[in-house]
Amino acid sequence: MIHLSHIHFIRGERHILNDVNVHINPGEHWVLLGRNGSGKTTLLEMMNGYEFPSRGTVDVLGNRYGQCDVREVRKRIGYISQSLMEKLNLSDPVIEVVATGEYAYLRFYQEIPQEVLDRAMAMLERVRILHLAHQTLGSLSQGERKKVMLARALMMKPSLLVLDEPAAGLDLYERERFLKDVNELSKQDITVVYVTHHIEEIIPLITHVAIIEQGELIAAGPKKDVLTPENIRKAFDVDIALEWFQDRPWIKVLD
Ligand SMILES: Nc1ncnc2c1ncn2[C@@H]1O[C@H](COP(=O)(O)OP(=O)(O)OP(=O)(O)O)[C@@H](O)[C@H]1O
Repeated sequence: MIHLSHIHFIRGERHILNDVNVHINPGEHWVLLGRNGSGKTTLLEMMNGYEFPSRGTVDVLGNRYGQCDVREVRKRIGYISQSLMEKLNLSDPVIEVVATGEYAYLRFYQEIPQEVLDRAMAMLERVRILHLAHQTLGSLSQGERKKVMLARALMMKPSLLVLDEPAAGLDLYERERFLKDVNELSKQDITVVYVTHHIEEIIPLITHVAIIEQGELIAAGPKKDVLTPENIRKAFDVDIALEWFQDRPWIKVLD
């Protein structure tokens, strides 16, 4: 499904990624966990073909980057990131913002086909914000905007959904509502790759975790094997105790 093999990413004097290996198989859903600046977004950009490694190979959905048309592969990848959010127009109605996901456009300059609008409405219903369809994007709360992004990404029926810190800036209520919608993706044939700094965002949907620190993988594999206090201390330099509750990890910071 996704194979990042012996990835090095060097810019100037800096070795930003150092021999990173991540192999994501069908049916798995991964979290990439790590501190600010550890290299998580750079890895996502490689999965999307926006960055290329200095050394190593990237295979996504059966295509080796450098030997395929990346734009065709991207049509099968939904991407939710703050930088995409910033490109959307706050004065556009929510229904149009979602409908643009069908073509990966940022805006429509012609009439939107009725069948596309109908699908956009169905996506809004799925994330429980159908009642907001005709409001402008700018009038929505941060949590509602994240749901719009999710509905938009699902429009093109992606095989892979990449989420870069989607819950950043959400309060507890909004975060949990958003995570509930992400968790329901388990009912669909979509592989999820989710980047975060926050261990409590590792919802039951997630099967595997990769922890990255200063461009190197500390651990990667099934979540319960990887999320140990030792690995978390290595990544975040904080001593913690970890408890599983309702298939989610919760941490307590120790003195
Ligand atoms: N094209 C580039 N040229 C130079 N430096 C880069 C480039 N891309 C990333 N970096 C640097 O590599 C490091 C890793 O960046 P990256 O955005 O991948 O980290 P991150 O783990 O996603 O961080 P955060 O959690 O803060 O978003 C950062 O120090 C960043 O400045």
